Amino acid sequence: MDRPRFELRYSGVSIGYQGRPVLTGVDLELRAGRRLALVGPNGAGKSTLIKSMLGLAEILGGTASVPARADTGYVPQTGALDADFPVSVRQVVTMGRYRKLGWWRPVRAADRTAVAEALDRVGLADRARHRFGLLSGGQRQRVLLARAIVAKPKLLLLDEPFNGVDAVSQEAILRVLRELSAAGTALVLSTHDLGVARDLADLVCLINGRQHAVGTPGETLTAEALRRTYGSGALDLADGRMILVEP
Ligand SMILES: Nc1ncnc2c1ncn2[C@@H]1O[C@H](COP(=O)(O)OP(=O)(O)OP(=O)(O)O)[C@@H](O)[C@H]1O
Repeated sequence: MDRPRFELRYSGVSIGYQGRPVLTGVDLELRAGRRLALVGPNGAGKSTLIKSMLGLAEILGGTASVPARADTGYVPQTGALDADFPVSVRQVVTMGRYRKLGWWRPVRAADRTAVAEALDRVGLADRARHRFGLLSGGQRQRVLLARAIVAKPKLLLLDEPFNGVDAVSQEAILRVLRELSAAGTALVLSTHDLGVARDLADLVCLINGRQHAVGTPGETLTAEALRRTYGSGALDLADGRMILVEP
């Protein structure tokens, strides 16, 4: 039997919580191997859009097709996992195997191999026995990336993956994301960093309560579209460049 094709498609979608919309007018289509950046100010609805792809925020209108949860990896915002929790790096990454395979069965050799490969991929093979909470913020983020990719997802969601991450970890994460994308994994990441959006994404969605624009970085990361999305948070510099100032 043919495997179902990858599909991520939103058409006129409203998303919210307890029946109340916080993001409207979302029209998106993402193919296998493509990289989508969600850009917008604080409270714009970036996390909400990502959560809707996990079934954690309500689709209140329109139509949305998303891959199965078992085919979706998720890197939450840093801080979403309690750093004091006494678990090893290897245990955190092993958790990523259970969604696909079920928590009731024992860890097998194939799981151990996959965990070792995922840690190697993010450059932390030598930290497997270390306590997760004692790593640096950037290293923790790389462990969470390993946890998200250890079950080989078709879609990888990353919520502000570079927040509080040093340059070395950012480069390591970007390298892994490019490799995954080249191998066919679709990526969705939220970011405040227009440079990251421009360099990594092939599709950018500007949102702030509603979708303001979607298209290539060249089509969307324009002064006019950013001004529309960010309002007074977008400041023109005298030399023609623009900076974004969060309230
Ligand atoms: N669980 C929830 N229940 C009700 N409202 C929520 C919930 N989570 C988020 N919101 C609201 O939805 C809106 C969008 O929030 P969201 O976290 O998606 O924005 P964001 O663009 O990711 O912001 P940031 O850049 O600050 O992370 C905000 O007004 C927020 O208060």
